[in-house]
Order: sequence, then structure tokens, then C-alpha cells
Amino acid sequence: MKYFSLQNKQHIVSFEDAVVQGLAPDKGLYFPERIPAFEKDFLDNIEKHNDLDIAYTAIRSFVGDEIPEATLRQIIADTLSFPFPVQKVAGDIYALELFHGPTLAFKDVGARFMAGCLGYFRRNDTRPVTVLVATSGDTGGAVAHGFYNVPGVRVVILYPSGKVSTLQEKQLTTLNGNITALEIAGTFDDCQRMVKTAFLDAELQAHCLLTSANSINVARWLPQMFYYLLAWKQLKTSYPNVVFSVPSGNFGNICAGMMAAAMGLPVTHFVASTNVNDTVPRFMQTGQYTPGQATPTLSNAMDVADPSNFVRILELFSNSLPALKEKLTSISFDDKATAATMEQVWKEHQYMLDPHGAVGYLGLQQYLQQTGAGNDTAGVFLETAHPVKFADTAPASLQDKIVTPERVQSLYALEKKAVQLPNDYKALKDWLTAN
Ligand SMILES: N[C@@H](CCOP(=O)(O)O)C(=O)O
Repeated sequence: MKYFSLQNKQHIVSFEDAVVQGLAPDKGLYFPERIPAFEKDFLDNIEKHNDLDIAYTAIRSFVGDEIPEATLRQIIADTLSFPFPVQKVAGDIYALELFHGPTLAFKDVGARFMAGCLGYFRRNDTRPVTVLVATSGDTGGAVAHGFYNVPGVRVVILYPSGKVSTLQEKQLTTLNGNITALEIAGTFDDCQRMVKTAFLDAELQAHCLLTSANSINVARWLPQMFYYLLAWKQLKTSYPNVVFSVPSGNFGNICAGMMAAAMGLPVTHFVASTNVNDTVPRFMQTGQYTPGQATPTLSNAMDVADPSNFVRILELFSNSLPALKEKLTSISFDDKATAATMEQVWKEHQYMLDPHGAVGYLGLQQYLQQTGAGNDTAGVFLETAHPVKFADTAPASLQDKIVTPERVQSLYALEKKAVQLPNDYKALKDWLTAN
């Protein structure tokens, strides 16, 4: 499989180059040259396959022969070492729980898969690589954990000061070792812009080898397809149809699901549920893509005004808005609705939503009501993070009911270590050059 830059289709690279570079030199995201199709027999019998085989079947065409089968299978086994259960919440509504990994968010899958691929590609290379990553909350912790102590790799995480939760900040700032956190006086979009500018800076590139671990990197983006296949495996024998509602910020997760659908996974419809950072819902209505400034919300990991991966979604639909509308609906919800839904779902169904899951639940409910879907349709919202990550901003009535998983209990006592930087690319460049 080869990959082309979405800024210039003539710029074509291997999977390895796409992973190691992260972003094309023209700032374009890489996109696969062709969309492979799942075999009918595989989809018809998906429930008979184990999770590792499903993931291998989904990803192998994208990797081609650039990683030997046994190594790729091992990377997948290391990536998927925790469960991805579909939990019934009410009637035909299900939560696909993606928070059972080490950092309690769905980003663990992409971060671990990418760390495995990068480790393989750099096995004979002694030059250190710097993984540069921008986070609005969850990516940073997952990347820090996934790349912690990986030889020859140093991770630099940019996060918006005062805009991540207490636990998210602890996950980013307490590992130390090969992980450094830069606390930027700006928004996530500012952090993402600084990271993308660094990839275009030839002078900096000559000084240090840089790659990205945001979902702009194909090895972070594509393994997110696994969630949708693993959910379908659990639901297929009970439902002919499935609708996924995906809490969306940088749109990598939903874009991976839509890639799986383009490969043949029978998904009836996708709902991209956002908070008030509604660039995509507005685009779907008006055809105008006008990102403004991000607004801080309860679902902070989705506080993204200019989602990087939306161009990939457009590419999947040959940039046709009418074609995209056939498969995707996008709806935004404010914090008032989010908090009220968290309280209501707990009261009525004893299911503890996190704010991102609550936005996903709201989008699903609205879409199913509007379309009058019957009980032959499983409605699945993605529970992308554990509620404890947002315990400090959860409605007061829920705070003492949120259980802290053992694997993060010790984090609260650890000391935060972060370097404060202004919202200014030159400050980042100077820091990277000096360090
Ligand atoms: N929601 C993200 C923002 C970055 O998204 P990514 O999937 O492109 O890394 C976060 O939690 O940091």
C-alpha cells in the first residue's frame, strides 16, 4: 500500500515513510492510494474470529509487506491487551467502552500500535527520533504511556494550559524519563498548529528527526478501525443494522470507522457528535468550513475548532457533500445538555457516562428519534474515556459515585513537571533546538 499527500496526490510514499514522517512535507495528511475490501466470508462470519485476527485482517493491507506477518501480529497483540465490551445501556442503545486500556481513553490503541510500528521501522537506526504531539487531553497521556522508555524515542507533548483535567494533566506530566510536557498558553488548535509548523521547518528537521503521534499519523489513525469491527462482532447475531455515534474532536476515530465502512463493514449510519465546537455540524448544513476559536467545554478532549481528519472524511466521499450526508450526520450539544444527560442516564439506567460519552449518547438519541429507527437497529455510542478523567467537572450529584480504577490511583500524588511556553512557534523551535 502506498500513501499520497492530500495536498498533492503526486507525492506518494510507503507506509514506513508515512509513519516515520507523520505529515507530508507539504503539510498534507497521508491517505491510502486505494481502499481494500473485506472478504464477504470474513464479514459474514466475523463472530467466529478472535479479536486479534479481526484486527490483523483489517490492517494488513494498509501495512503490506513492510512489516513481517509475525511482527505485525505481535504488535496487534501488544496493542489489544484489554477488552472492548459493548454494554447495553437501555433498549437497543449500547455503549462501546473504549476506556479499559492503561490511560483510560480510546487513544491507547492508536498510540500502542504506532509505537510498535515505529519501533520496528527504527530497529536498525541509531538516530534518536522526537515524537511531537498536541493534545486537548487524552492523546497526550496515551502517547506518553505508549512510548515510555521506547529506546531512541523522545516524546514532546504540547498541551493547552488550564484546559485539561487534573487526571489528564497528571498522565502527561508525571512519567518523566523520555517524556516531556510543554504547557502552552493557548488552545489545542494553537498546539496543533505549532506541531504542524515544526514539520515544515527544514532548519529544525535538519537538527532533529521529527514525527507526529496525533491521528494525522496513519499508524495512529487506522487502527481505530478495530473498535467498529469488534463492536459489530458482538452485535451482529442480534441486529441486522448498526448506527455508531462517535464523540468527535479531531475526527480521527470516526474517520477510521468510516474507512472500515468503505471497506465493507455494514454500518447503516454514522453520527459525529460534537460539543459547541461545531465546525463540522455547521459545514454539513452550509457547505462552509469556517473554524473559529475553540471554546472550553466539559468534554475537553473535543475542544477542537479545526479538526485535522475532516479532510480525510471528505476524501473518502470524493469531496461530495451530498454523498457524505447519506452516511454522516453531525450534531452539536452544549454543556448544559451534556451534564443533564450524565445525570439522567445515571438516574434512569445506572450507567455512568463521561462527558464525551454523554455527547455521543445525545447524538445517537437525536438521530434515532429523527429517523424512527426500529428495534432491528443497534444504536452504539462510543464511550471514549473513563468518567474518572473528568470527575472534577462532573455534576456534583455524580462525583462521589465515580469509581477510580486502581491503575490510576497513585497518579494523584505525583508531582507535575511541565515546561511553560508562550503560544508562539519560535518559542517551541528554540526549546526543541536547545534541548
Ligand atoms: N482529542 C484529542 C485531540 C487530538 O486528537 P488526535 O486523535 O489527533 O491525537 C486529545 O485528546 O488530545
